[in-house]
Amino acid sequence: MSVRRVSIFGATGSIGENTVDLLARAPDRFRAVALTGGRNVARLAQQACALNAELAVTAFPDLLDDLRSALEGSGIAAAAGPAALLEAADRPADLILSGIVGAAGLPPGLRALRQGTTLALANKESLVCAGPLMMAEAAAHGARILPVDSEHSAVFQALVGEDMAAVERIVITASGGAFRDWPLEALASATLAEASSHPNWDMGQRITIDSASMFNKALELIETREFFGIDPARIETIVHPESLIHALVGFRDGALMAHVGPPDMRHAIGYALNWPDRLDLPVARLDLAQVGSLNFRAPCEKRYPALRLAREVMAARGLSGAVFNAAKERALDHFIAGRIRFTDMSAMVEDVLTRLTGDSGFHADVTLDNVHHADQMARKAADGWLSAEAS
Ligand SMILES: NC(=O)C1=CN([C@@H]2O[C@H](COP(=O)(O)OP(=O)(O)OC[C@H]3O[C@@H](n4cnc5c(N)ncnc54)[C@H](OP(=O)(O)O)[C@@H]3O)[C@@H](O)[C@H]2O)C=CC1
Ligand SMILES: CC(=O)[C@@H](O)[C@H](O)COP(=O)(O)O
Ligand SMILES: [Mn+2]
Repeated sequence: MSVRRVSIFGATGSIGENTVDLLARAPDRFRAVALTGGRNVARLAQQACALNAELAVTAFPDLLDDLRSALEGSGIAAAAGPAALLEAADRPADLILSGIVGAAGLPPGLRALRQGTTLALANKESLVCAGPLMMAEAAAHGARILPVDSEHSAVFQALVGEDMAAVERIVITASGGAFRDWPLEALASATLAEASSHPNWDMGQRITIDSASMFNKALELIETREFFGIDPARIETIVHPESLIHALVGFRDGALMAHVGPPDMRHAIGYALNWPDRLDLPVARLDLAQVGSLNFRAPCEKRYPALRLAREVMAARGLSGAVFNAAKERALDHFIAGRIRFTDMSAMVEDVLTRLTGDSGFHADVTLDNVHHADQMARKAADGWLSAEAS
């Protein structure tokens, strides 16, 4: 089997650590090219040394000296800043796995596609902000995007050998998050610590809080539309508290194909790393007798207003995804900083969407510049909501 040259963007995060683990377990299969991270340069240097990578890059220029010191004597090159991230994406690789969090993942992901490199994408925000652009660039440069988000990997696997024309619906599951059984009136006083604890998955803090508010599922509805090109009316979400079924695909003959497995991202990451092969992965095997039963319930619209907002965004198209994502990122910043309540996040995002929908730029083409502009406008509008509430 040939060796695969792999770069990991966002190596120091939860997705990144799982990817590093898989590469470290299979040195005959994978060769690390570039690893990138953010502020945790000590960990980035350790990972780069452990995998004997060619290059380590931090997104933050002020940390270049720290990264250089941590890599001293290793022979591994160090670089920093947004331009260095793009250069890392230019470096020849068979696959780039992107586990960067947020809209910051868009420019390097797009650059990878423009090089014709296969992009294994956990960074769902880039598809939400710029799905049409990402898909068009992939097609123009003969690059492939492989889904890493667990639901989208599940759908992708259920579609192997199938014709999209035979697909009636796609159902993505949702754990329901930390507050799925809380009384509705208690949500406003949910604390950061409570929101940062996921019932089933071990993930970064931001996506964990987004699971509690279902902004994560909202992003995933849009991600599904962009990735599989399916009419939003055919995309459903269902609360499945066990997180063992990740997604289901319904076909025109009534068959419903489910992807089932334990909540361990190394499955979806490993599937993308090895695609189209299936190789051994260190994930637990399900004991169905032990599982016993699986539960499902319809998502409550009052508990999860983010789902309704995602439907509105899918109907509006254009730059609405970029606005939605940026407003959500800013709302999350404010919640994490203790400036707003848990339930204020959806109110803030809805207000930004309502205010910017009337803006003429909202319906402009989905180019990188326009997405960046819409993103900045939305962040400013979100901050404006906060100032208005405070006064
Ligand atoms: N965690 C999971 O299991 C899943 C995650 N995803 C998606 O994958 C992505 C990553 O999630 P997760 O791993 O949980 O996130 P983490 O917060 O754990 O990791 C984020 C990574 O991005 C880096 N980073 C932060 N800011 C920037 C920036 N401005 N520019 C470049 N890099 C940056 C971080 O660096 P540092 O830490 O060094 O500052 C870190 O390496 C998200 O899009 C998420 O929605 C999807 C499915 C499952
Ligand atoms: C593992 C993964 O793909 C996450 O996006 C997961 O879906 C989060 O769980 P929720 O179903 O609670 O959003
Ligand atoms: Mn997911």
